[in-house]
Amino acid sequence: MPLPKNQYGLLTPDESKSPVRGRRPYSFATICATVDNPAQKDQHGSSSVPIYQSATFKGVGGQYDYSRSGNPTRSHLVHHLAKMYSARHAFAVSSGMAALDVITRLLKPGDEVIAGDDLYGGTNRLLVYMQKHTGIIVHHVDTTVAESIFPFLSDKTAMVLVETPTNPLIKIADLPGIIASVRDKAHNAVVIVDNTMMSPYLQRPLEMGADIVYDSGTKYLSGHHDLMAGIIACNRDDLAKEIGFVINAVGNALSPFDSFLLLRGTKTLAIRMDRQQSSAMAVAHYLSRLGFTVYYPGLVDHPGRALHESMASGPGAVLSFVTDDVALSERIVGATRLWGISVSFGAVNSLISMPCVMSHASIDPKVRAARGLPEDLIRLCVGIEDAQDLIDDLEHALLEVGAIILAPEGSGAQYVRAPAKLAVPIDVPSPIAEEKPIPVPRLRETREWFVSAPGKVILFGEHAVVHGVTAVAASVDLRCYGLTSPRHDGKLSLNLPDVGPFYHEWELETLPWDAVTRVRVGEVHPPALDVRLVDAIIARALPPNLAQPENRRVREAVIAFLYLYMSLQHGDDKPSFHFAARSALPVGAGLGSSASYSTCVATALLLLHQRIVIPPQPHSTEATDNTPGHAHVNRWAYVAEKVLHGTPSGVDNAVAVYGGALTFSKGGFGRKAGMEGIQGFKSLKFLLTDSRVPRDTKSLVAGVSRKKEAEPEAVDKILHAIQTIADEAQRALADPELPRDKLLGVIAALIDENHDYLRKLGVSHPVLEKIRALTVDEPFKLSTKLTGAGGGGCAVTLIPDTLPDETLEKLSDILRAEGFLPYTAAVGGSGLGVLSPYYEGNYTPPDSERTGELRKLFETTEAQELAAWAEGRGRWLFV
Ligand SMILES: Nc1ncnc2c1ncn2[C@@H]1O[C@H](COP(=O)(O)OP(=O)(O)OP(=O)(O)O)[C@@H](O)[C@H]1O
Ligand SMILES: C[C@@](O)(CCO)CC(=O)[O-]
Repeated sequence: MPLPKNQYGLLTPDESKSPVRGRRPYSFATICATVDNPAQKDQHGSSSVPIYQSATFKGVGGQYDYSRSGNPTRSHLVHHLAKMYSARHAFAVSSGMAALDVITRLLKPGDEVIAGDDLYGGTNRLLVYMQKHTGIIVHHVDTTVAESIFPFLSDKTAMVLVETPTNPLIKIADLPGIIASVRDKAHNAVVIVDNTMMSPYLQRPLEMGADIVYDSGTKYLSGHHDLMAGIIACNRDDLAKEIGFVINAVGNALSPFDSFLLLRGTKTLAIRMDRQQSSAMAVAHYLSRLGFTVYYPGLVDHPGRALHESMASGPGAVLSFVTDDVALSERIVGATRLWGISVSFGAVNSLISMPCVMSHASIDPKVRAARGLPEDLIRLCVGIEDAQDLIDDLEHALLEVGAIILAPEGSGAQYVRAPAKLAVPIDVPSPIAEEKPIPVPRLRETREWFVSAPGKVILFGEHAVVHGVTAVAASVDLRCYGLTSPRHDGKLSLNLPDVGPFYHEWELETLPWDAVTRVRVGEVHPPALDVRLVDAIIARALPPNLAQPENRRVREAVIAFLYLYMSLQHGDDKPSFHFAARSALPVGAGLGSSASYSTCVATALLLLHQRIVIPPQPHSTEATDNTPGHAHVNRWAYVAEKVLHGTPSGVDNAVAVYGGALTFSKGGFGRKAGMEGIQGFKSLKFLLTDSRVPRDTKSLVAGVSRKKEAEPEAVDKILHAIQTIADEAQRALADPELPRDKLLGVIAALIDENHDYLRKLGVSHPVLEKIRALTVDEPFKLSTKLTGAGGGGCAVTLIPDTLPDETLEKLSDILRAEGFLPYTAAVGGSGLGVLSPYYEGNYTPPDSERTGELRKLFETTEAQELAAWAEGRGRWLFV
């Protein structure tokens, strides 16, 4: 018999006493927010229920004697919960599983239990244990198909355990239907409902006739993931008596402090749930529009939607979706930043998880498969953050791992789900014959493009970052520049004065096109380099003199350029143009010259192949439409870095593209893949000292990998230690309370420590030790470490604010006298820049008499003058 709603709700003023009109009963949100127990008034009238943090109570015959049996804070809580659940009795225990444990103690050997087949993993684990140890019999059925329980209903059935919506497949069970058939066919059975997914705000099964409802209070009721609790609610006095007995006997009632916290959480349940639910709806629509199969009862195509709406007042805030690829799902989960990877749900923070490897891992994989639980399922538990931020973060992750791609032009959508074959790394290039480039009608690009990108200084985590440790890095105000000039003779030419001299022209048709696997518009480059193309470029496109070892720098720069040019080519047009790169950065010195070169090449080629556009923004110097474009550039700069570096971590190109200061991780050491901006970095002052000892990053990185293979334990220890250093640095930089002198002290100490570990990794060099020794000496007492790949290259010294200019000058003189090249560098400036093509006079009009003028000046200006000269060319759009 359904009970009237809110039987135990707040008293509503008596209609007859109202001079005007009667008042309607208070709604749920009001009940949540109003903790009021007329039978238990506080002696001081406190507005918040106090914590009676006492195990015992004095006196004889009082209401309380021992907190296991009763506690005033807990009494307030359960009184409040009873109102929320429309229940005569409510109990609070130490966790949701403790609640189920209490309930299952009502069972006797031989009793039969019917339970759902898409249950929370912990519920399943307890039932398996009980089957073994207490002799109960469990039948798992699909409770979302009401008829499936009929064959198992009999007088031996003691319990029917239902969850709706199910977790994580979000299937819907017909509670009133199940209750009616249990009443009809299993007279001794009680119907138990796990209501955690909905909370009493959205669904109150006791009102539908269920016997017992339990809830993990850890989830929505508490809402903040700062406590564990389980709630049991029922109307039957006999059941309540037994439940109360068990709780007292086993001693798992909720502690006073947790009762207080939970009571506090319940007050905001309605408002939290409203927000979480509306954001969940937005996320579900977003994923569904992209083409993913989404499980959420708020979507019109959810098969159980009407049934759910008949029982509950909202779809909740948990949804799941599949990608059809376990590895891809894992990458998506790892690539989000705002969504915390965690089991559980219901908190104000959004969470993402893969149930099969997390919350449901305790279910045997075979059983999971038999129950139709997809291994690639991703569960999203939506919190109260801004919905658009959540969607943006998800979108970044989906793009980053290649789960979505740019939608075809004219489709009206920005992105669509990537075809299945794109979602897996393609190691074997597909045969040319299968290539069907999308013909994109376009005019030939005849503009000159002038682009630039900064170098970087790594403060913590170089080398270790390649193996998954977090790096802390920032841009430096030394840049690489790239200029494209149109040609009309079917040729491609390249000029690299700073690593050459090198100039070469190719007849476009003679490039090894038969070896290329083009990356179509909207697709992403597979994780591995196309070795066939690299080999073909080396064998058939490089001028013979580049084979000589002393031309290594040029050779790699040319291969990277041709590799990108050919992979990006699409449609019928092969743009004919000249490209020149200039560096104001020392090349091969650890300041990320390869990443800034890669970024310039990627940007220029993406513009020429018309894969990114610079929208007209006459009043802004910020390239506001930068997010997808810059992510695109970053991905291709990373491809070029792979040609130059072998196995780059991606930190250098990330800094070159996005600029500023950031932490970067590929994922590992308990940290998620991704990057995060650091605010406080820009105020730090550094001295960079170029040792002028040349080295190359590729072989140094390879050396560390060899060491890791040879001495895995020792290197692993070092990597862990460097991760701790990066974490401490990140914490210190983000701490607004930390006084400036303390911050500099922490950073200085971490610099020394990090250098020590780099030395142990074998990437220091006597010149770097010498620079360190000179800077640490009296009167300087400064902290210095190698930066970048080491083995020569640059050292970075932290300059405290208090160091007088004369002292710094003195140090610079000493370093210069030793043959080193010191310079102070501003850090944290702009990333990728493009000279705006939209300003009159800034730009060479195509094929005008000025053509060639810019190119000539660009290629001949002195490296030290480049920055000022480039600045004077017009208005730069920066990230
Ligand atoms: N201006 C440029 N023109 C052509 N190629 C360049 C230019 N700048 C850098 N490169 C390419 O990048 C390579 C330098 O990369 P390397 O990784 O060894 O040094 P780095 O990037 O300066 O240092 P680190 O990677 O330690 O920060 C050069 O060998 C060359 O192939
Ligand atoms: C040595 C290294 O960590 C930094 C090079 O600037 C390599 C990389 O991260 O790719």
